[in-house]
Amino acid sequence: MYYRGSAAAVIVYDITKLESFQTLKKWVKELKEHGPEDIVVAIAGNKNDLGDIREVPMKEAKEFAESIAAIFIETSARNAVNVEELFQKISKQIPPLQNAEVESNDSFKLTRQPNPTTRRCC
Ligand SMILES: Nc1nc2c(ncn2[C@@H]2O[C@H](COP(=O)(O)OP(=O)(O)OP(=O)(O)O)[C@@H](O)[C@H]2O)c(=O)[nH]1
Repeated sequence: MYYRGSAAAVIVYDITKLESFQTLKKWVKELKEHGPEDIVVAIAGNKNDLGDIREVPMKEAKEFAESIAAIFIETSARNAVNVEELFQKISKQIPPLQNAEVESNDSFKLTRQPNPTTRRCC
């Protein structure tokens, strides 16, 4: 997981694999211990089109997410269900950058190069 300087992290588990949910908890611990303090965490229970072979109850996952103040949503990457909603929820929680942050964000403005024909020789 690469999270240095990240504003948000999406941790995905497979609702049909309990083991993936246990692994997710380890990633959450790692993030809380070493990640940015104000990072927005989103938990996505993927493959919710496979509800008939579900191993992770939605209630359990939702309660866990609430306990760590994370966004929670079940998705289906296969059926494109709730994927956009996931990113919308995240974008609503990321605070807008202050002007000072924008300027000191290792970024630079792209400006037009001076027209070479206007350059004068000394
Ligand atoms: N039914 C269903 N299958 C999915 C969904 N998302 C991914 N898959 C399938 O799950 C398999 C693994 O998908 P990957 O994108 O490789 O995910 P991964 O986390 O790298 O792999 P796994 O740990 O094996 O799940 C592929 O066969 C995908 O088609 C989903 O929402 N629903």
